[in-house]
Amino acid sequence: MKIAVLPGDGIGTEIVAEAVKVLKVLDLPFEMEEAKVGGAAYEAHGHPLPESTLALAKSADAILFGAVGDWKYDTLDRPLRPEQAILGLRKHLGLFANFRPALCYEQLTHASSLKPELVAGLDILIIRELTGDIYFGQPRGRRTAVDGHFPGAEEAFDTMRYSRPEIERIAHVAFQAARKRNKKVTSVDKANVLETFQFWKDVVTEVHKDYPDVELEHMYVDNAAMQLVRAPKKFDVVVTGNMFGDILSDEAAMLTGSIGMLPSASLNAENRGLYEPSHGSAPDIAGKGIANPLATILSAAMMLRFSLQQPEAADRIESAVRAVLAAGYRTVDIWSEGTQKVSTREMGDAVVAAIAGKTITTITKS
Ligand SMILES: NC(=O)c1ccc[n+]([C@@H]2O[C@H](COP(=O)([O-])OP(=O)(O)OC[C@H]3O[C@@H](n4cnc5c(N)ncnc54)[C@H](O)[C@@H]3O)[C@@H](O)[C@H]2O)c1
Ligand SMILES: CC(C)[C@H](C(=O)O)[C@@H](O)C(=O)O
Ligand SMILES: [Mg+2]
Repeated sequence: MKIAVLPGDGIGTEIVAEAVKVLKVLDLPFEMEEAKVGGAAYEAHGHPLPESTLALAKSADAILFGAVGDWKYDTLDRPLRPEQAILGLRKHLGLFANFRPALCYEQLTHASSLKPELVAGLDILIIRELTGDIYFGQPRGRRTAVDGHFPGAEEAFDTMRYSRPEIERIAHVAFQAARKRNKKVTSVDKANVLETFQFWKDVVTEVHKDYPDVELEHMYVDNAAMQLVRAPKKFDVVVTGNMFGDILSDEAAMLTGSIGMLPSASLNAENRGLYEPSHGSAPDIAGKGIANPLATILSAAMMLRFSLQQPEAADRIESAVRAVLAAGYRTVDIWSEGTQKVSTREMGDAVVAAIAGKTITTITKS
């Protein structure tokens, strides 16, 4: 079994180093091979997703990914920008189903920007379609407008589109996931305005006929954004398109206490997957050693469960994360009065120690 390790840019290298440390202490029979991706690969090879990195990703049983991007690449031609690496991996590997579980750990109810009672016990699953929508629709580009409000003006355009099979397969994923949870799916759309999302709503409704035991509700994306901060615990599984899912999952991250707590799994039809935190390369804190590595460590746990058939090892990681939080360890993004501020590396070390069965010093004030 082989894991491709792609740390990427910014805090990507710092947080992936901690997840790798955690995987190593589990002493499982797989090898890890690292490659450059994003801005780091552009610097070394002139391309954000070099052939060699793509080949490694394709040959591996699973991919552990950090994050890509930095402001300094924002003026490059689009195909050379770091973000094209993650988009390219998703597309080349057919990773259409993105699972972003938003779980509020008991110890972090006070780290959320919402009132504790709104997020205590929160456990929702956002399922984001990941290879379609306006992200990948063609045509796109710049041109001179021939109509619209300003004919003759320079304009830019993208294409939002979804085909029936693309919607059907993500709807099946959502209903099947809901069957293993609280049997409720909220399909988020903008059917009141966009034809793409009227079609989305129609197809999801048709697929639902195969799952009479699962409740389906439809919700417009603007309302969903509001309901997520009004009463987040009313959701179970949320299924939506690529762009709405991107935005709503960052919003949901704050329900868990921090964007640094939200892991993700991106799977293809064969259950092969790429595992990464939902956040980005955080150039504002990169190199400071303060990033929260838990979203990446929890993504590694998802990798063990979904792609590497090691559910017990995944459980061990998740229990260790609970143990270090219970013991009061906090990176700065989740710190609150009475807990101990630790660095990225100290947080990783604490998870490793908890897995190894060493006693974690409790540093929470009583
Ligand atoms: N999948 C990916 O690789 C991915 C995802 C999102 C953004 N990006 C890229 O990352 C770059 C920065 O984008 P952004 O600033 O909009 O989003 P971001 O997610 O990188 O950061 C947003 C904010 O959250 C904080 N943050 C993020 N992760 C954190 C962590 N683990 N611990 C503590 N704080 C954390 C950052 O410091 C920042 O203030 C851009 O180039 C963007 O394109 C990449
Ligand atoms: C970096 C970017 C392409 C990416 C996305 O929009 O999908 C990111 O925001 C994410 O959520 O993984
Ligand atoms: Mg995003």
